[in-house]
Amino acid sequence: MNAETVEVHHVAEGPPDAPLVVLSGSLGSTLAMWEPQVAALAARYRVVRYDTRGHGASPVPPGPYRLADLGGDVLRLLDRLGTERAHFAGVSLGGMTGMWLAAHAPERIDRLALVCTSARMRPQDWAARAATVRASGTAAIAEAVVDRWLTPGYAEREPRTVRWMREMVAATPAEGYAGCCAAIEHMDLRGDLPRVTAPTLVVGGSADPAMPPEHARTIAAGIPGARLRALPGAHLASWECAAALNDLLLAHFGGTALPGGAEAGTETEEAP
Ligand SMILES: O=C(O)CC1=CCC(=O)O1
Repeated sequence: MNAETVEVHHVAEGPPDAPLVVLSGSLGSTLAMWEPQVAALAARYRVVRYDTRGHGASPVPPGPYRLADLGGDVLRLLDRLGTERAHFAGVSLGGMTGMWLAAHAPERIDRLALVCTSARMRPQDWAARAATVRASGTAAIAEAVVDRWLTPGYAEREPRTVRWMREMVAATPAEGYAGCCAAIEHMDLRGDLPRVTAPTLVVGGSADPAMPPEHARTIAAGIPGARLRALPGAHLASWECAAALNDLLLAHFGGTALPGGAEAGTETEEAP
């Protein structure tokens, strides 16, 4: 175990002896971003969601962080839970953590779901975002971040959700946020993808301005046998298209055919 790992804050719901599903969130979010998934998943699984280091109620060690740190925190969480293996779903930064885990600790990951995420992003963007946050705080970027999370129509219909999400981003410690920006800056998971043996579902948001659909296609093309789906949402398709994502996750973790009968590598659009 890496001595640099931290004990992340987590919440566990669902039957204690059911198979475990770990949920890992996006940059700037807390475990509350998984609210739309919990009831559906906890009917069949022990659902463990956690705050990424530097976020929510988890420790905020000095940055920069690396994906290995974020992945190590999850391995420590699994150890604390006394669990050898778990299913894992991650949105965005959470998906990056999931790819790292599946490639570097394959014996710990059962089935993997990667939502609105990327194997490689433009490093200079993340160095710049970390600098902004260190200079001006997370409140300075909260509005722009949430503009990418939701489609404009949904945001217009749900102003309270928009306000709550902005507050969540703005409440994220600058050091924690910037530390995670560095993990993305230095990330290149493309070479790891062929080593992933966990059955994998890749879900992109067809209106995701942060990680447009080609990011999902690259991941699905790199992971042997991965199944690819698109949802008509922006970066937080897990929120806006929750019912469709929940159906996909339940089918994937249950090892059954995906709704709509997609084959490996097939991309079909789900209803929101
Ligand atoms: O904040 C963004 O622009 C999108 C994003 C990248 C990693 C993550 O978790 O969210």
